Amino acid sequence: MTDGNSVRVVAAGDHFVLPSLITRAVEHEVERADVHEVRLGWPLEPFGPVAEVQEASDAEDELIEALAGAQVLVTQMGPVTGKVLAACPDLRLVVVCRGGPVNVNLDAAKDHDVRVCFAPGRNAAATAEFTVGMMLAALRRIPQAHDPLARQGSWEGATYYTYERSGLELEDLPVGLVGYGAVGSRVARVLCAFGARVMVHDPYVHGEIHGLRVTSLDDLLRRSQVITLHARLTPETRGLIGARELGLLPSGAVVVNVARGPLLDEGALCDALESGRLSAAALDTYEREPLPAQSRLPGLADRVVLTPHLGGASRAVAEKAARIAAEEVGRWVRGEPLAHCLT
Ligand SMILES: NC(=O)c1ccc[n+]([C@@H]2O[C@H](COP(=O)([O-])OP(=O)(O)OC[C@H]3O[C@@H](n4cnc5c(N)ncnc54)[C@H](O)[C@@H]3O)[C@@H](O)[C@H]2O)c1
Ligand SMILES: O=C(O)[C@H](O)COP(=O)(O)O
Repeated sequence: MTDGNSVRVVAAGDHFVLPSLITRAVEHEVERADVHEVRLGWPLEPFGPVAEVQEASDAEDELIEALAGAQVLVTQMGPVTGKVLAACPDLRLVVVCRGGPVNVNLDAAKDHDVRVCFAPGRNAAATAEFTVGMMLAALRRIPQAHDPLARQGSWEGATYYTYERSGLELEDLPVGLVGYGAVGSRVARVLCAFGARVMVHDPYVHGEIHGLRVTSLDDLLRRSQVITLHARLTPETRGLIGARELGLLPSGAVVVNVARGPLLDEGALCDALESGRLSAAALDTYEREPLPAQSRLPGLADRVVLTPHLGGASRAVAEKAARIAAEEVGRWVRGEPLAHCLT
């Protein structure tokens, strides 16, 4: 909470959650009409605190310079290091426009009595929509059909208009979701609308959810023609889907991973695609990012749909992130409990 009538905020630069979005959202939130008492008479002047927002680069030295005298930093990707925290004694609140404040040195923040907040849930809808798009692309081989026509004008309809090469439809297809959190539950809803037979494995979700079958991982793998991964990456889930698990899938199954690369053993996946045991994979996330030059995946272009970790990127996500961050700044300014705070 600020003592004076104005709070100095630095909106640190990023190409996605633009500083200008943060500035607008913070000004709007801090100077909210319902927070202000308005003096009678003319001109109307805000009575409550005013946000002075400065946009800055998130390069360490420039950030330190911009933070001189500032109480609040809103940032997305830039590292908030021990050096930054030590050099900015006025700083009291850092809000990270991400699912977790992974770019903040939390120990240093605690040492310097700085609260650290983040913005969960901002990209669940974007990621769920993207997942379903990837699934449809893999099931109907859309990129493989698109490439020759769009790049060379080559009409290869006959290639895919055969029984063997034609794709699968979601209606009536058994689809297994590994993880039923913010993204997984949204994917389930959309798949149900397509008429897919959706099953869920999530050890932290029990009983029946929305009429869906909740089952063990092995049972889900044996029954699913498509699996889609939506667990968080934790020590428990690292390598969750390896050669043994892929071997439980029915022949010709499809694997979708728009969650985190290390959930899945990429080598085992490539083996299964090369042998023809799996018919396709749609991946947005990888064991190593960017994809290393020696990766086998691009060599499997006929069977894979690959995107460079884009699932959580939509314009609405950037706008929601700025809004969630600004709401946290507003709570702090008003001395209310913070909603998503780790320190
Ligand atoms: N590709 C992208 O750009 C992108 C964007 C957003 C999120 N993600 C990733 O998508 C995943 C889901 O995100 P979310 O926001 O839904 O997370 P979330 O925390 O809301 O949900 C994760 C779910 O995984 C479950 N889980 C934990 N251990 C499990 C296990 N052993 N087996 C199965 N389920 C398990 C949890 O109970 C929880 O319900 C995360 O890995 C996240 O990092 C990727
Ligand atoms: O993959 C994701 O979760 C997002 O694209 C970015 O991750 P973040 O929530 O850690 O910013």
